[in-house]
Amino acid sequence: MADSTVSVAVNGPRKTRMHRLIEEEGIVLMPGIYDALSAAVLQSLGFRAGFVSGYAVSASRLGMPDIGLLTPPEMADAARAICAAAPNVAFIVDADTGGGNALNVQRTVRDIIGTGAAGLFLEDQVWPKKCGHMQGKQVIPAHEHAAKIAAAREAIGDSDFFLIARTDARATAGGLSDAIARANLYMEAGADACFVEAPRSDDEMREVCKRTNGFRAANMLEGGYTPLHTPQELKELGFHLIVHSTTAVYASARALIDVLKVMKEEGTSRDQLHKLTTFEEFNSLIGLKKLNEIGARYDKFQVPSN
Ligand SMILES: C[C@](O)(C(=O)O)[C@H](CC(=O)O)C(=O)O
Ligand SMILES: [Mg+2]
Repeated sequence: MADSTVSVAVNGPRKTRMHRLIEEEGIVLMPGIYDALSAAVLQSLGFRAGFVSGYAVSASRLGMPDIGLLTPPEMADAARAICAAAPNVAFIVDADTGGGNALNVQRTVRDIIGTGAAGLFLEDQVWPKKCGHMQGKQVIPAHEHAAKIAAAREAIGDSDFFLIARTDARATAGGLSDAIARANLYMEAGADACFVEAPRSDDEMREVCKRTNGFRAANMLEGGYTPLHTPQELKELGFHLIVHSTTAVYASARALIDVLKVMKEEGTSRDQLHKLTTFEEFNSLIGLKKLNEIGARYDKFQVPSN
């Protein structure tokens, strides 16, 4: 039977930024964000970690659903802007399937390490993948994904970077027990944590925690298969990382729809100012004051005379 306690020993004494966050916080809450602005909001509110969601980046960058249309270089580009906008936040990037075989995975991993991110998710779906909570998912053979995890681990080398292996097998014929067996296989292949996507009840979540090794991630998708829980409840169940992948992008869409709908009807924003950030608040969010101070240093710059 699998050891249900936290076991970093599975992967040797490696300790990354994410390992330290888990140690300090017990469970790490990672809201999903999708661009530099949403990352800046996250940082301004004091979040220490965040998730660069494939679902949300596909929606915000392409205006398209999470069905395998977003490419790895587009994701790395989004991640680079996000990490630059919120350097105090440790970001886990959704690398989907890694773009192909072991060699593609290694290239993707190196690219994402180069963005300044703290780790990534790598999943075992057949490409083109689908959002974990959509119908019709398929998975590649377990040993093939284990090879991709091993390839990712090798590409990480000594980098301060955390590898989360995701399995989507719960939705396929093998069901929960195949998903659990895969999670453990991927941990043996070198993952730092596992993520069994879309368990359908508290009992299934308990089963995942009881029977998988190492650190575990949970995804709280509003309107998805998995029951929504607080960090404390998820911690008690046995999870260590929480992804809230769609909350921010759904909140943004709601706000935009509500405000612009009224604007379409009334032709002005005059009566909706309470729904907007103020000019000052927004400029401060994206660092205007600090940038002006830096700029002013160079306005007064004089070449020292000898
Ligand atoms: C976590 C996820 O991979 C993401 O892209 O954010 C998605 C989002 C979601 O549907 O919650 C997924 O679960 O596939
Ligand atoms: Mg995704």
